[in-house]
Amino acid sequence: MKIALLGYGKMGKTIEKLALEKGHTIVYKSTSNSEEGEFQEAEAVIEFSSPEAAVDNISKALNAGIPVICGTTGWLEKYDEMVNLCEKRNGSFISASNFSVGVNLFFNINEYVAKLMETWKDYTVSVEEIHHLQKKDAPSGTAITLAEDILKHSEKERWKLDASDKKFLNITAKREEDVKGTHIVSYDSAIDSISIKHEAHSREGFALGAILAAQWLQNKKGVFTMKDVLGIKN
Ligand SMILES: NC(=O)c1ccc[n+]([C@@H]2O[C@H](COP(=O)([O-])OP(=O)(O)OC[C@H]3O[C@@H](n4cnc5c(N)ncnc54)[C@H](O)[C@@H]3O)[C@@H](O)[C@H]2O)c1
Ligand SMILES: O=C(O)C1=N[C@H](C(=O)O)CCC1
Repeated sequence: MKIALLGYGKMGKTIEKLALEKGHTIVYKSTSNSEEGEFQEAEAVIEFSSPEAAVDNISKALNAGIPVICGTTGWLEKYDEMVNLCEKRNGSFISASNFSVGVNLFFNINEYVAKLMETWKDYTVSVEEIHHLQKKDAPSGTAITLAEDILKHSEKERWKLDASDKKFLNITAKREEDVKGTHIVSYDSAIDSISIKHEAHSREGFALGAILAAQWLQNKKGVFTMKDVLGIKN
């Protein structure tokens, strides 16, 4: 597969290393705005840039008719716009807050636990995420996905960063040196605590998932999720 990497930072470099090992070719890489047509020969655009850059990059790739795999977080208020553009262009698009297989399994575990805990009102649910010091967005995209899945089975109004009011689902975001990505969902009562945790040991899981998604998306049209790629059912 001929891959264009829009965003060539920690993730772009990890994807490049693993993609080359798997026999793919990197035909283009960028660390700033690209011009229309610059990555035209690519069979897949893998986009891991910044919250400010993602929409422009995705739009350029969809307008160029190239399948897009987007891992950038922090831009989701424009997600529907990108879905509409994909449909208009008859394109191919996958965006995921987290591409690792482990986290996508964790998403299902989280939803299962949320359903189970729905009737046990003595427990208060909360989400904690820990990432490296360079991370631009908070809370993480993964924490937002976890929170939205919990909210489907909760009376809480919505999630909120550092919420003290019980009507909100509290998310705590911590920044520590070199943490690749840790997510903990906790249910606390006066008597005890139950928690589930996912901890990434490296960025390879995210990168392998993005490459897998790019391969899976070849010759498909439409907007898909990582659950489609992995064949995970709710
Ligand atoms: N979905 C996932 O599985 C997953 C996993 C890890 C990181 N991420 C997300 O991916 C994004 C990138 O993470 P990172 O750790 O590689 O960040 P990073 O800061 O190391 O790299 C980002 C790169 O994007 C470049 N960039 C900025 N503007 C650009 C533009 N207009 N076009 C192309 N490149 C541009 C920067 O120069 C930098 O090289 C973040 O939003 C992060 O939250 C998602
Ligand atoms: O390093 C990051 O930045 C990560 N971002 C994603 C998120 O916001 O959830 C996935 C984990 C790593």
